[in-house]
Amino acid sequence: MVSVLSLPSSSSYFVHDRSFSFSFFPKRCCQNRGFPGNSSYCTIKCKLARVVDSSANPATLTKEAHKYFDQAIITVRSGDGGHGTVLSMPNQQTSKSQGRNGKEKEKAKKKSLYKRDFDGSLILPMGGRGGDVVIYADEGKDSLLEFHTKSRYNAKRGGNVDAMGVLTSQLHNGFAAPTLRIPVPIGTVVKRKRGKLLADLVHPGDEILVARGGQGGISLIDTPENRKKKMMSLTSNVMRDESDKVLVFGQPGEEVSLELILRVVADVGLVGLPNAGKSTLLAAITLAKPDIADYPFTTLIPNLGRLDGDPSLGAGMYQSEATLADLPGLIEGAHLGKGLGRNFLRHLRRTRLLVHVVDAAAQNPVDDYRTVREELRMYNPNYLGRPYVVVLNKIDLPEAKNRLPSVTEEILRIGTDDRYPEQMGSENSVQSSVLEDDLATVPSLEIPVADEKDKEIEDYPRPLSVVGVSVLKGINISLMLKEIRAALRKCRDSDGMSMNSGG
Ligand SMILES: Nc1nc2c(ncn2[C@@H]2O[C@H](COP(=O)(O)OP(=O)(O)OP(=O)(O)O)[C@@H](O)[C@H]2O)c(=O)[nH]1
Repeated sequence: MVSVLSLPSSSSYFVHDRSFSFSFFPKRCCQNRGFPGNSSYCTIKCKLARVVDSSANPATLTKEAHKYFDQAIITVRSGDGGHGTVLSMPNQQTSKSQGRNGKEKEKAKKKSLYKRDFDGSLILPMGGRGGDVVIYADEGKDSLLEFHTKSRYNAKRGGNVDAMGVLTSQLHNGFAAPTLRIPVPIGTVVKRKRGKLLADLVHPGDEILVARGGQGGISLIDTPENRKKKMMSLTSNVMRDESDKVLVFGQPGEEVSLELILRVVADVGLVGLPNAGKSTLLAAITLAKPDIADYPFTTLIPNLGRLDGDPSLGAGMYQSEATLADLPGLIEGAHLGKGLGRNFLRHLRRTRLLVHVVDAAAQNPVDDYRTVREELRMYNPNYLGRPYVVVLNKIDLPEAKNRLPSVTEEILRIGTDDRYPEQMGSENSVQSSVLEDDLATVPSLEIPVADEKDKEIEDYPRPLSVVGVSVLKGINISLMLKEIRAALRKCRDSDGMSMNSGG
């Protein structure tokens, strides 16, 4: 960009930024050059330097990972096609004079057997295809942070036809460039930047072709005028006029800007106020090793852990049963962006069961529970329709233990006996709710929430169970696991039912 500034000519100016280039004509110089120099102002032209985007700074990324881990914009470019070439027919005399005895003649004859199509026309080599760009879900990835440090991905171009300008039987196509495969975490939604949804990569290995490589150029035969007629009957690829040369160049690859949005994929979402003990719970029942500390917001990005199968179901069923996600603590106003904001609330969308973790030793555990329910309702009332279990934590502390019966009773009173409206977390409802606010462009996926906004938390179903535990001291862990597994089984049973009834 070029800006024009007017400055008093008597002053001295220092330009510290090396990216500035400017021309400065003092008053006398202006007059010598025939410029209207009677003005006491001179014109400085300077190029403005591009402002460096501090968000791409790796130091900022590490410090504020929670702002960047689940959303990124990248630009990908598929490879250009390799070029074909313009070939001339070899000099027949040379090949005739090659061998004197029969064997050599035979060899020369074989060499002159060019590749031909079924109709006898010559098959000429093509430039290699440019590399495609594919984005795929990889179990080894857990965040989109790396796409903030590297946001541009280019696939390789296809190889050119490697020829010395003469047609021989040994000519090959240019090499096809490999597909550029970009791994992203499971649960990544791929969209065109400010555009339509391309894919929701929910399962390991799910992939989407986001940019197709350019086609390679074709090769042409350059024929001398006197032989043109004969050649025309031989091949359809004979060059006829200058504009055909365009076909020799490979097609350019395509460039697209994409938005990647990560939605954690988990069967169970742990929710609660900061410090309630969610990370401790995750560490107690899975092999996950989340950060645990006695201050709020230790969890900055969701931690995932896998829950082993239910041993009571026999050896066949004793395998990994469900994934749990420990989400950063919610506070009052989280749906408006307070605390770590509303970004985290969207990670609940793929869960089928919620576990409310409440610090039973806190000043008012029932109020804390209500606060979290209210935040969920304000963000997305559908969340209150999901089956849930309440875990009253820290009952190793006397203040929690003493009030356990009364708190349990109070919590069980909040809500109705209705069936869970979300069909106990059916696959379809979870899948569709994943995308609702990102995919405003896909009307069929929108969920009608207008009526839900008028409801209170009392108008939604009660918890499936309330259980008092101490995840730190290992009190009642097996009882809690039993309740979580029973709730998960109910979700699965109703998935089966809804699938059967849906045909
Ligand atoms: N006494 C007692 N302390 C516990 C128990 N469970 C967790 N804590 C303590 O509570 C504090 C907070 O635990 P975390 O697991 O980090 O809590 P969190 O809910 O994940 O917190 P955020 O990351 O802020 O959302 C830690 O000091 C834990 O040791 C428990 O059963 N009893």
